[in-house]
Amino acid sequence: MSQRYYPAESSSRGARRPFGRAATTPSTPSEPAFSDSGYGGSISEDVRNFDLSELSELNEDMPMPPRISLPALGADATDGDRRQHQMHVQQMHYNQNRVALSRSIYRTIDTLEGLQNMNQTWPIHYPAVQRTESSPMQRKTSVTDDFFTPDTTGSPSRERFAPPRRALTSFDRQPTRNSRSGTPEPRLMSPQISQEFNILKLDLRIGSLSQSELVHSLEKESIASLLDNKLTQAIKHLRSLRDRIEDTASKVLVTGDLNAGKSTFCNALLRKKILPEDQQPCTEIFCEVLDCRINNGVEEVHAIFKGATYDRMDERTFEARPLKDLEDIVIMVDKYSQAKVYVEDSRPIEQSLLRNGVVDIALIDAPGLNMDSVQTTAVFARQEEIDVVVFVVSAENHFTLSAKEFLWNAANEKAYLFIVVNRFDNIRDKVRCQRMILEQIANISPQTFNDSQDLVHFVSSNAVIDGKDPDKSHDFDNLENSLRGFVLDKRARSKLGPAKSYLLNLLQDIEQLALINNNIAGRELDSLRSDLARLMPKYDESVKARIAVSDECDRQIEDTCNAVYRNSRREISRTIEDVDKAHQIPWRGVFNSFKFAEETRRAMLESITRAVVEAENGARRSTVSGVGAINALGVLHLNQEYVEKTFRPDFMFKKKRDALGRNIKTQLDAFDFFDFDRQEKVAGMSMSLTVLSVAGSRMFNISSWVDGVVQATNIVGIRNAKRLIIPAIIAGVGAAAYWIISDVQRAIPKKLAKKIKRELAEMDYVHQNSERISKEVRKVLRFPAEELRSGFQKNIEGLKVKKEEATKRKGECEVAVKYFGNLLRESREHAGVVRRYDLEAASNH
Ligand SMILES: Nc1nc2c(ncn2[C@@H]2O[C@H](COP(=O)(O)OP(=O)(O)OP(=O)(O)O)[C@@H](O)[C@H]2O)c(=O)[nH]1
Repeated sequence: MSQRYYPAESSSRGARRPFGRAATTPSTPSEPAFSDSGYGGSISEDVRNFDLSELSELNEDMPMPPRISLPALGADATDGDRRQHQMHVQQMHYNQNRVALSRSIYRTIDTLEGLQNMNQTWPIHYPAVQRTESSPMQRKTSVTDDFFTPDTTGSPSRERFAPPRRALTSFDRQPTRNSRSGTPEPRLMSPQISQEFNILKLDLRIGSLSQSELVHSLEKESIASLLDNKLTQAIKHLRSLRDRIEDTASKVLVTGDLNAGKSTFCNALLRKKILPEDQQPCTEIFCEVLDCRINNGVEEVHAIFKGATYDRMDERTFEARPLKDLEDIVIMVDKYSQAKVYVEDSRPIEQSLLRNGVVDIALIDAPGLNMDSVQTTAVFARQEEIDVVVFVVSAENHFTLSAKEFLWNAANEKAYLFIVVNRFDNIRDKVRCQRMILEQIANISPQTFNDSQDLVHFVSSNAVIDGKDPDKSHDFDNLENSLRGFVLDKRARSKLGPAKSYLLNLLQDIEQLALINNNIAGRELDSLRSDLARLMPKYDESVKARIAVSDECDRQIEDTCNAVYRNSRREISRTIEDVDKAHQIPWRGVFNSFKFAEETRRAMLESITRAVVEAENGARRSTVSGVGAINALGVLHLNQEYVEKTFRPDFMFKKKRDALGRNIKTQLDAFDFFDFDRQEKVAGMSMSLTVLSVAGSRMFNISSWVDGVVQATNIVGIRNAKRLIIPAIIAGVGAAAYWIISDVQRAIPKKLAKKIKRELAEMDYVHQNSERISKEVRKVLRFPAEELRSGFQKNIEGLKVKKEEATKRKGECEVAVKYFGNLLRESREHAGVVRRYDLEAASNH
């Protein structure tokens, strides 16, 4: 009857297509109904081909694709028609939600990848947040609060940072597992899901440091890198959620004590003896029963080799064997890890469990629980693909220790738990048995006990296939309907619920990150702008000041050196000029005249040296004040950045003066004792003195002596000459000797001074020394001047670097402000869209 709405073939395909496409895309009969991923045939391709530009439509207040209404049922519709109709409506809503969630997942992955890229260029700030014990959905503000002050502009970037709060999902409003009030939906609040409320929370617990302490002790880059890992994990998780919601299959794990009748129960559900049943425990590996259409319609067993990852297309991973071999396979625990059992369920789709036209159910028959297998089965039950756990317990044995342990764990971890009390036919006092078992269930899983009407069933599985006892079959039909409803009705929430809540929490985290980073980037941008406004004129001023100060230094050096040169020259010249007056050597008679001459010479040179030293001292004083003036300029313009070097004036003029002094080689000679120039002036033109003068001047030269005599004879006549010559000679010699001797004391200083002056003039002594002194001064003054210049240079370069860095950072902040502002808007709006996905509607129809 239901074929009126969904022809058998297209209905199953319709279940795997995004809503709306099934109606527009004609299905091809030859198209494989299932992909290799088991049930496959998902909407993944359609969603992957989804054009991102379509996202704009999600921004509208229309979270779901337009709904298609099914034609109303006629008055002649049977119960079966109505049930089938209801299932199709559920499936339709389920598909709408599934497609919408898939789109949201892709959109969020895109957002996270963008965030990762941003994190590379602008390391994302991570808030040091802690949750309060009392309110796990609220984050506490902490040290980052100071970034946020009341906004007067109203711009999103200046929003006051409110304590981050988690989005209110439909689950948020539910009471906790142990809560007694409100509509209980505790099975959806598994610890794993609630942990995911902190999706982007970094695990920073190291040693005794708290998270907020660590956030501050870690480098921004380290946080960014940790966050990057977290984003990668979130993207990975989103992809697995997407795979999960796109998987149309639902897996039911059937487990329980050894020999409780699990295999018999599975066979009863299939209405076929597929799995081996035995008095002895026999199932030792997990057997998954699937519709054989997945396996191209071939009924067979794929015994998966131990350690291999099953791939239906790769025969190296399994051994294909006929169904009849299953009996042997289930005990070959050393060779096989699992068996995939492909069977034909030829019942009409409203009766079939594996192929019911709405959802594809796979039954997994687990090995019986014992102390060894309880952990393995618990791990298996935790797998994401397991939507429902059916626990089979023997009415005769009740719950063993292993059973209780498993149920305690499963009740905590699994969303849906279904308990089948089997072998009820063997119980005589059925009421007492029911009461006792329900009491035990109340202790083990209060939630299952609360819903025991739907979740706990007392049946006899072995009576179902032969159908001899209609009462027992009826009980089993009830169980089957409950189980089917349980799987189908709750599937939206079991599959889509986690994706929705994960998305909401993730979007909430993204929103918080966007808000915080938008604020921080905005504040940083403001501060950079004011930094730049301060830096620019400071930089220009510094450049100008450097030129002015450099000129000032040059002028200072030049003035000081010129003054030093002039002063030195004046000082030394004056001393040399008066050098003959400088000596104070006492005259100790003609016989000590040589010693007198020597001491006089030394005294004269010493007085010149003293003058040079005096000039140097004057230069030192000028240098000290020059250095002081330059240092003052440095302190004035560079403040702390200018470091004054200690100046030691006594270190100046150490070497060159001595070298120059050694160059004065003034030596004594005989002429230094006589001043003939003066004798000529005093004696006039008298003959005798002339003769004496001539004779005196030539007295050390014999040929000149003879010439002098001949000359004198010519003048006075030979006769007179003969008479006068002797006394004249005697008188002349005497006078000359007397004069010479009496003039030595005066002649020596005069001659020496003259000689020294001449020598110094030849050496250009005055200029040389003045030049040397002023050069030394220039050299000394250049040092602080260079220091000052390099200080300025450093200062300017520092300002330039700061300016460039601030400009670059400003650009980055502008990008960040825009990016996080958009991200904030987008994540809020997207969270609103996701929040409006009404998963409840799918199950309430
Ligand atoms: N009387 C009665 N016997 C049952 C019922 N269900 C199963 N049995 C029998 O119980 C025995 C064990 O059944 P199985 O289905 O092999 O039990 P199992 O839990 O799969 O066993 P293992 O997987 O080996 O632990 C078989 O002989 C079944 O015929 C039932 O409802 N009533």
